[in-house]
Amino acid sequence: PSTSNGTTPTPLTNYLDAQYYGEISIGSPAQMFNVVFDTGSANLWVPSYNCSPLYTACFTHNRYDASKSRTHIENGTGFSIQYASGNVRGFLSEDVVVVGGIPVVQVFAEVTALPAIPFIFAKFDGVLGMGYPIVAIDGITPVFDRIMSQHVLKEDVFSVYYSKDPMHKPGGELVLGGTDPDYYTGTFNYMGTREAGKWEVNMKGVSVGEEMLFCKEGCMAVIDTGSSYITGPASSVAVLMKTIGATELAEGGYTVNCDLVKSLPSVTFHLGGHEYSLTEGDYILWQSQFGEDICSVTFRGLDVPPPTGPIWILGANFIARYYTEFDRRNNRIGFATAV
Ligand SMILES: COCCCC[C@@](O)(c1ccccc1-c1ccccc1)[C@@H]1CCCN(C(=O)[C@H]2C[C@@H](N)[C@@H](O)C2)C1
Repeated sequence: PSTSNGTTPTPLTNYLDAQYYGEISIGSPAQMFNVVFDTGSANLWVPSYNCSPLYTACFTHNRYDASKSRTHIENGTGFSIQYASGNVRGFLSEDVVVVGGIPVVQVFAEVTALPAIPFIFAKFDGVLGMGYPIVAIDGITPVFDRIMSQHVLKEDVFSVYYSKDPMHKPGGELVLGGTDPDYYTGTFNYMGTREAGKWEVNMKGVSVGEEMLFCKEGCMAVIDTGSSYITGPASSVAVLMKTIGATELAEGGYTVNCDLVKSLPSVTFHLGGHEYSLTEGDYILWQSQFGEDICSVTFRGLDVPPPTGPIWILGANFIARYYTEFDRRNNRIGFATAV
């Protein structure tokens, strides 16, 4: 449905509640790509047609072919971006990118080195960073900034809906320029971003059940649409897992006995004077594998070194419960209860 503010919402696909991505096009004629809209980074990259055959992950994804686009503009500057999983390298190109029906001439990276781990597991092709310009590699103006400077949006905001029920609803939706009342109830509660330039807010504490256990003196929380789960300082998450009776798996994940799930406490994040609770339905991923039920906990320990850390990262499982509006005009984030 096209909204009144001149943009069309981008439907998102939900893969196992762990990967949410939507379609954009690059080039003329349009070359289609699935990208994660990631508030934790600010660059756009897709695999390149010139990706070295050494990188299997390039060949299981859509690749941008500059020679097939009549609006391609040569650049060639080197590019490398670092994620928690390792880095991704390539070179810069410029072309027409269409997001939510809005065309922009955009500098982006053609990736020629895409590590098999974790990208062979990616159902999407690339990443479209929705972060602030200050975090953009090579000082490239991010896509959303280019869209804002066209003055086509009713408001300089974007909103994200992540569904947990893809059987009955789309996997999610990105709206540029507003919000979609179909996917939230009640009003938005807003909080200022801690420093203009990052989608992060001050958090006043994290409680389990009725007891405030973590971040008692306050800490930082990043609202990150590009993270699947919630991460917190490893020591805090370890205590949290012990409190709910979870056991740690080899690769850092946690599971609980499925019989105990219904009695698990809620975990509450105190943000901007309001409490945002997750119940076991929000933070337990119940999967049946080979006839047996595995109940994994969608919290992970992650120690981000100072000065950025220690920090909590609220990812897809939080956003699935709280519809999120990212407001660049007022440097604030708004939450409403998702439906
Ligand atoms: C909601 O959809 C989430 C998409 C999945 C993200 C992810 O789970 C993933 C899984 C499989 C294959 C590739 C990637 C992936 C890897 C890098 C970039 C984008 C996606 C990431 C795994 C590594 C840690 N992590 C981040 O650092 C993320 C943190 C975030 N801000 C990004 O910048 C990188 C999340």
